[in-house]
This record gives sequence, structure tokens and C-alpha cells, in this order.
Amino acid sequence: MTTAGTTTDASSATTAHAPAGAVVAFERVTKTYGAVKAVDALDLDLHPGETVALLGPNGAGKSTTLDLLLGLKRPDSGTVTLFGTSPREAIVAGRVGAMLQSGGLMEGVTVAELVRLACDLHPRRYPVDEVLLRAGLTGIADRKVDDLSGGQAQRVRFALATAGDSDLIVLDEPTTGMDVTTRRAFWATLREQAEQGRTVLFATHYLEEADAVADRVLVLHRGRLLADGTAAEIKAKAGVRRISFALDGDIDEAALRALPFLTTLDVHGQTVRIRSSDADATVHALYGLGLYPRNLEVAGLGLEQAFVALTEAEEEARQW
Ligand SMILES: Nc1ncnc2c1ncn2[C@@H]1O[C@H](COP(=O)(O)OP(=O)(O)OP(=O)(O)O)[C@@H](O)[C@H]1O
Repeated sequence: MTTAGTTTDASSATTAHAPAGAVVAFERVTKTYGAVKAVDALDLDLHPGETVALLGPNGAGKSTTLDLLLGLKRPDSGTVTLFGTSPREAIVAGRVGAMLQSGGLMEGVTVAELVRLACDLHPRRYPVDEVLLRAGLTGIADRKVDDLSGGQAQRVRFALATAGDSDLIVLDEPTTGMDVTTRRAFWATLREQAEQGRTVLFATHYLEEADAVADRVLVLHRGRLLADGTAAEIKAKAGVRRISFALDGDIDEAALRALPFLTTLDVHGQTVRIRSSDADATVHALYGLGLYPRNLEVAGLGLEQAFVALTEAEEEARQW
């Protein structure tokens, strides 16, 4: 890992950001706003080199978690440390680059001027041209920040977050407002950053991005971690599988509805779609009914469906 403040121009250094020890550590962190527990006794470690997606429905506490991580908010109780120090110390040392959802951009300056300012302020700055190029801003470097589209403004925020050689990059819903092409280019760039050993944490509502980019997914719900694992593990944790098949002749829906472990049933013409919490047992019972399903397919849920299943199950459990 680079040591804070040892390099003033990181452009020529191929930095190995691959050390031991937690990059981020939350210990029993709680943050309340009046009666709302935005973050509830959260324990969380992020490790060097991980690309981590933070998912959760609206109001789950994602932005508050990122604000606490960056020292923009103070916990009511518990501790947040970055690289074993306070968030403030880590940021002053240039170890953290952040792209926030709400951050307004300075008005009246050009893209290049704003990026230059961010580079100048970073203890381990990159050359301005390199930062502009990486963020896809070279062609609009002379444009006033006030005149940018939403997607272009997001790219400027990304440039500000990557103006220096930080070990941790934190992004709050980074691709909001970006079109598909820009979004693809953005993730390709971010992947390069991660491949150099940086730790990346991003909050998103785009579950396909989490699925494609993150090697670890955190599902936050009411300020608590509902799931923490790879996208595949999260899908498996939802525990539900999709079964689809076709049946010839009249379909006895009542008999299908009585199949064990069935959670939903959908019959369209001769096609039957079932969700089951134990697909093996459900399919076994299907044959037990003397039926001969054709084109039988059993599949796991997508991340999006797993996310919905997990958060809905949690809501139902709370209502009991
Ligand atoms: N400054 C504040 N004052 C009062 N309540 C707040 C404040 N900031 C956040 N909250 C509440 O805390 C909870 C968590 O909010 P937060 O913005 O962290 O969620 P989020 O997961 O980022 O949501 P979204 O996906 O909508 O951006 C919500 O119930 C929100 O209304």
C-alpha cells in the first residue's frame, strides 16, 4: 500500500494497493434522526481490493452509511475507522476519493479548472489531463460546469473522486443520469481502478450493475445488514427458485397450488410457472401427481428478484 503523503505526483507510479488490515471498519455504529434509526448497530469490515456494492430500498440507510464513513456525519454510538485512523485523517492523507449524490459543483468555472483544483488539493495528485481523459471529459474540458448535462456532471464528480491516487473510492449512486454507453465506459474505468488494488464501495439502485461489477454485495434494510456475500450467495440466500414447464390437457390448478414448498403459481395456457423454496421437493411431488411436465426448467432468482424477496420477507417478519 502506498503510504499517505509520500508521493506528490502519482502519475508515474504503478501503485500496489494491496495491503493487510481493514480498509473500513464499522463497529456497532448507530445513527438516529429523531425516531428514525437510519443506521442500526452496524458492524462492517471492508477489505483491501474489494469492489463492494451497497444495495437497499429507499431509506435503507445507504447514504447515511457513506456519510458516516466519510466523516460527514458522526455516529451516535460506535466507531468508524478508515485504515485504522479516523475518516478525517484518512481523507486529509488523500487515501479516500468520494463521489457523492448530492454534491453540488462549483459554478462559473470550466470543467478543466474544477478538475485542476481537485488535483491541486490532492496529496497524491494525478496530472489534470490524465484525470480528464479517464473520466471521458477531454472533449468538454473548456465547457462551463453550469452548462453540463446530468450525465456529464456525474462524470465531473467521478473525475473529482479520482483526481489523486486514493486507496479507497466511495461512490453514492454514481451512474444516475448516465446513458447506457457512458455507464458502460464508467464501469470499465472503475474496474481498472479496482484492478490496481483499490477498494471500491458504491451504493446503487441498479442491481444489474451490482451483479456485474461487485465481488461483494451488501443488502442494507432499515439500517441493518440483511445480507453480505457474493451476488451468487445473495441469490441463494433468498432461497427461492423458479420452476417452469408445460403440461398437456386440462390443468388442475388446485392440485398444483397444493404442491409442497410452492410460494407462487402462475398458469398461462399450457405453461406453468412456480416459485418454490425447495425446488427438489416440489418437482418430486409434481411427478408424484402423475403429471408429465415438458420443457422443465429450474433456475435461481436474478439478483433483483432475490433482493425483492429478501427485503419483502424481512418486512413480513417485522409485521408478526
Ligand atoms: N437529515 C435527516 N433528517 C432526518 N431524517 C433523515 C435525514 N437523513 C436521512 N434521514 C432518514 O434516515 C433514513 C435513511 O436515509 P438514507 O438517505 O441514508 O437512506 P438511503 O438508503 O440512502 O435512501 P435512498 O435510496 O432513497 O437514497 C430514512 O428514513 C431517511 O428519511
